[in-house]
Amino acid sequence: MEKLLITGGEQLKGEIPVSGAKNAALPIICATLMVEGESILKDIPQLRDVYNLKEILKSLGAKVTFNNNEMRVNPDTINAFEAPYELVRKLRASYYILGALLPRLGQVRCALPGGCQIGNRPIDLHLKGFRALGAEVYIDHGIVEVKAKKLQGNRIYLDYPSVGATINILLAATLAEGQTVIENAAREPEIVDLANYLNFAGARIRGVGTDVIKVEGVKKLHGVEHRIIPDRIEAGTYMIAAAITRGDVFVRNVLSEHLKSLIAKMKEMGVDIEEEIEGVRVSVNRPLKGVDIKTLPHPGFPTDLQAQMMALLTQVNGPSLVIETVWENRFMHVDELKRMGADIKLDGRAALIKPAPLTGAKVTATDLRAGAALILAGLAAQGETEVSNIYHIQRGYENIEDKLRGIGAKIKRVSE
Ligand SMILES: CC(=O)N[C@H]1[C@@H](OP(=O)(O)OP(=O)(O)OC[C@H]2O[C@@H](n3ccc(=O)[nH]c3=O)[C@H](O)[C@@H]2O)O[C@H](CO)[C@@H](O)[C@@H]1O
Ligand SMILES: C=C(OP(=O)(O)O)C(=O)O
Repeated sequence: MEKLLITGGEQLKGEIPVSGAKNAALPIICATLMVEGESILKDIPQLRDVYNLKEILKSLGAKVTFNNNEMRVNPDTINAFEAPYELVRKLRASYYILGALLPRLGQVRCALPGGCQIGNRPIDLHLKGFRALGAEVYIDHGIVEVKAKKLQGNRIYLDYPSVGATINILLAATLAEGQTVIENAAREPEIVDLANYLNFAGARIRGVGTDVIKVEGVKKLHGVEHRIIPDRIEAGTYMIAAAITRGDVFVRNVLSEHLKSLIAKMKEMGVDIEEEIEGVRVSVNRPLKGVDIKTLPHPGFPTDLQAQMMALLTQVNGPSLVIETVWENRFMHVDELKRMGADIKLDGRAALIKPAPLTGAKVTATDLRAGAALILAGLAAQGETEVSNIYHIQRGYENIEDKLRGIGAKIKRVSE
């Protein structure tokens, strides 16, 4: 088992690059299964989730290569309609093969997926969408089976703007007959990136990025080349790393329009942020103050940055209140931050954070972003922090320790 050792107290300075977005790459890799011929995807991050998804595609019979952040997929040789449980349980996004393969094969089976244990993660809205398009859905012994002789477009209202449900329905609707309208759709930038890929490939999708998505079904798609958008959550994590160490860092390859809510909150705290075309410069030139945060679907404050922001809020002047509205169990980092000296009180979905000095400790990454928060806390803590269970972090951050070392962090990966 590997762990990370961090010696805190270094002010981070310099430039740090951001990789392609995990949560855009994963659905787009699945969408390549819908096209005829080869797709070439650029800026695919080298992550555990991506490697596992690549194996799922290969197990279905697709031809896949992945070198130097470029993935090539040719699905013309697909000869299976069921993804293996052992791989599916390792990542959330594996269930996008349902929406991608249903119109192509008329039948697809997939185990209930894995992903971070941050709450009860139902898929009722995905299934409601498939049924509305005319599919039959069965769940038996933990396997979801979706069948349809023909998919027919429909009007689908999502009770919650679920990212995953919006994506799965969008995928299936792209090759359905007639028009589909998804109302109360999620507006995350990763969905826009997916729709851009599909539209280049011949789909007819309008309205992505708003809460009403309209899809005119097409008969077939063709392989194209596509570059994945930068990972806004990785970028936000490095922006917070700059602030928590009172550093001065240029975070390269950032679309700052994807991070408006984080930038507004960091500015409210007193952090200096300059938005440039290639990225954002983050520096701290005055004492920082506490702020209140409520996580919400995009364009609200992202739940995937809540844990990292909480680490920063332990290191400012004055109290802060964080309310998590998206996931009911996304405060697992709190106990670990407390081991490091943080003063945090939890009440249901609210966390009250008061400033307190952090000291290095042995802590466990309970999920992906909790792990990132512990690295950030370690960078600001006095002494050495040891983060275990780092496989969670490797699901979502490409070369995080090399990148942080590049801006002066004392961090290394060691085997236990
Ligand atoms: C691979 C990926 O992109 N993961 C992201 C995606 O997860 P994911 O797509 O799983 O998140 P959703 O937007 O679907 O879930 C948000 C909320 O909707 C609920 N819900 C969801 C589906 C459903 O059928 N029924 C239902 O009730 C969930 O329990 C949760 O409370 O968006 C989340 C919210 O921004 C992020 O934290 C995850 O990083
Ligand atoms: C929760 C996350 O991922 P997943 O949905 O893949 O578990 C995340 O990226 O923060």
